[in-house]
Amino acid sequence: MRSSKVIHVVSCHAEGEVGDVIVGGVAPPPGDTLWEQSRWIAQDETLRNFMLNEPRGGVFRHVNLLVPSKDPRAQMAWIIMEPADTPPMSGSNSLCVATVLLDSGILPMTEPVTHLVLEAPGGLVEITAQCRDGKAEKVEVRNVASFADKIDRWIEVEGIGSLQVDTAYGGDSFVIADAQQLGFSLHADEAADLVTTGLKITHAANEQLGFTHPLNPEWSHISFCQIAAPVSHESGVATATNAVVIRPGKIDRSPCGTGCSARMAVLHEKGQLKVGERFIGRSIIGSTFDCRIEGQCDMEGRPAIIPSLAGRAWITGTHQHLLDPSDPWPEGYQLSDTWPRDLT
Ligand SMILES: O=C(O)[C@H]1NCC[C@@H]1O
Repeated sequence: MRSSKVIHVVSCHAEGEVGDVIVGGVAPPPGDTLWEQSRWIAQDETLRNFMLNEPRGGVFRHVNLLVPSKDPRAQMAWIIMEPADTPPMSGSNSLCVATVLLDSGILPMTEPVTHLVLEAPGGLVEITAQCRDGKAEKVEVRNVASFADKIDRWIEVEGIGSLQVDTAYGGDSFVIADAQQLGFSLHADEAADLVTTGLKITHAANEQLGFTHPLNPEWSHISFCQIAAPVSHESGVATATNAVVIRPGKIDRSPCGTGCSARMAVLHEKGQLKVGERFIGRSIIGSTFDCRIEGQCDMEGRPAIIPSLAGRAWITGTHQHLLDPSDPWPEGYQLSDTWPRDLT
């Protein structure tokens, strides 16, 4: 056996969504800030292609690269690689990273509760992990500032017609559409149709509404479409199922932490969820994130919230990815039979 690289991975999923973690074998990329380092990974593409493309990856996969933190308040930083983007923040991936850091002993675990500060490219997040017998059983993430952008706006969507949507940021950027209006009940057997519809809505929202983060103009597109069921109340707690469509074409198996944060920002803006109130997000496979509006802040003159999300993650294995120097596809390949063509 021979290899020109050895990338050590602890594989993980959070409430159903894969979030593998590179724990060794990759040097930190250049950049003065974590955001700059994440832009380097996005533009260079070598690591993204090696890890995400076939034959090592697939469109279902997200990969997180651990790097030393730039901010002295954080114990560790990480760069998130998703199939279409290298985003500022991710809920399910932050749960996987915190779980791998604690369960594999990279950072010390204190039972029954471990507190961490982690640095995502989009900002610091505070972790509170409930730990027992060497396992982080439930992880809460205090997310970056989240805000509603455009409320109750009409867009024209190919094959659908006029559709009323909201846009919001919850660590990543969303267009949020009503599942009932679109005729979806958000059952797992609708997954393929949800993807087709969600990609069209994301495409239309990017063309007709757009998005630019007020503090980071480099994040200037809408990443995801969240097809969201109306809020109901279970034992007095606001609850809603969602299907978040991830480009180039898959559904988040988790309830999507950045999506729940964006939804809470919209609900807060509409006066339907107050500071201190809980929101339970449910995914298409029935997994849940227990979320809350922790506080309010100001985002360049517009109201924003500080959301939290809590869920569970499990390590599924370890892997060492190798590259034989004679392999003619060092960056792998994507084919549209399993890797949909991106409409946006
Ligand atoms: O939980 C989240 O925020 C994410 N899950 C996969 C795509 C999003 O980043």
